[in-house]
Formats: sequence, structure tokens, C-alpha cells
Amino acid sequence: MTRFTIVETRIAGVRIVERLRLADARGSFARLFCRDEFAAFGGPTVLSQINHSVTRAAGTVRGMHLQRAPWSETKLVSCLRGEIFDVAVDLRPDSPTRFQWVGVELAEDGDRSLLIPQGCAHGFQTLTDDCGLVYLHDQPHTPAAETGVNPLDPRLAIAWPRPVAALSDRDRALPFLTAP
Ligand SMILES: Cc1cn([C@H]2C[C@H](O)[C@@H](COP(=O)(O)OP(=O)(O)O[C@H]3O[C@H](C)C(=O)[C@H](O)[C@H]3O)O2)c(=O)[nH]c1=O
Repeated sequence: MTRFTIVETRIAGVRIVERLRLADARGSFARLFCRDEFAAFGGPTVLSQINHSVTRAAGTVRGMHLQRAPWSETKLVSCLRGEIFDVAVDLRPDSPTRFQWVGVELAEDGDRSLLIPQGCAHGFQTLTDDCGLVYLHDQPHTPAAETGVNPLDPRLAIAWPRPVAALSDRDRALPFLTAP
């Protein structure tokens, strides 16, 4: 039984992964990742790290982050508590959608995750208080390879749904795009 439906977006490799929820009188069960099913659509098949982040206040923005090569990573982001607006930005130099972004709402009572490929930055805004995210990464966290772009960059013009209520000092200091 196929547990996932893959929805392509306008950015190649940025995919919405819709999960099949198996429900019964006790509640439900859903799979977050499956190596074989993900291999079938060209998704990541190796997990390096799994992370959990908690964000207290609605309106908070985290991002836009990615790791440089050779630690470029694919991420699968799932919201298991609360609701977020999840965003991927294409920063691949040769991509026809470079500097374009895709945003989707992920929620604990929803059944979808966002798959962010190598070369794309990831960030999100919380739409409720107390949001919990689970990230699957196919590369280890490598601080020396961490980079990003400013989530408030006017050139990206990411349409955050709410006023930005909180931003880390690190994210506030992320660079703005200058490349033509
Ligand atoms: C990303 C990461 C962080 N950390 C440590 C480093 C810091 O001591 C602490 C918080 O890190 P940071 O402020 O980078 O966390 P976020 O701002 O939530 O960044 C994450 O959220 C954005 C939206 C992402 O897409 C990335 O996965 C990730 O960069 O966790 C780890 O130990 N492992 C990790 O993989």
C-alpha cells in the first residue's frame, strides 16, 4: 500500500509529500519517511540526522538556511504540533527558478511535509503558538558549512502571512541577495 503522494511544485525538487493517515477508533497512524518509496520518486534514501524544533510564539520566523557543498542537504520538514507557513527558496545558480520561492501550510492535523532539495534554503513562520517541527536530514549538521539568505530580503519578497514577531539575531544578520 503506497503511503505517500508526491506533489511537484514550480521549483524542481521542492515537493509536497502527502502522507496516508491510517485511522481507527483509537486515533491514527502515519509514516513520515520510507526509504523504498522515497527512492521510487528520487527522494532522499539516507537519513543522517533527525531534528526536533519547538517555537513558542506565533509569528516567529526561522530561516532562510541551507548548508554549502559538500554538506548540501535534503530536508524533509513535518509540523507535528501547531501550524506553520513553510518556505523553500531556490538558490541554485543554474536553476530557471533561481530566487523564486514556494510556501505551503503544514499543520499537526494535516498530512503533509515539505521536501527541500540541495541548493534550496528553508525557513518558516509559525501561525500558532507552540509549534513543533521534525526535520529529516540526509547530511550531518556542519556549522562551518551553514549559510543562508535574509528572510526579509525584498528581492525574494516572501509573503509571510503574519507580521514577523520574532527573529534570531543570526537570522536578522543574514545577507541580502546581491547577485544579478
Ligand atoms: C540546524 C541545527 C542546529 N543545531 C543546534 C545549533 C544551535 O545551538 C541550536 C539552534 O540552531 P539554529 O538557531 O540554527 O536553529 P534554527 O534557527 O531553528 O535553524 C533550523 O531551522 C531552519 C529553518 C532550517 O531549515 C534548518 O534545519 C535549521 O537551520 O541547535 C544542531 O545541533 N543541529 C542542527 O542540525
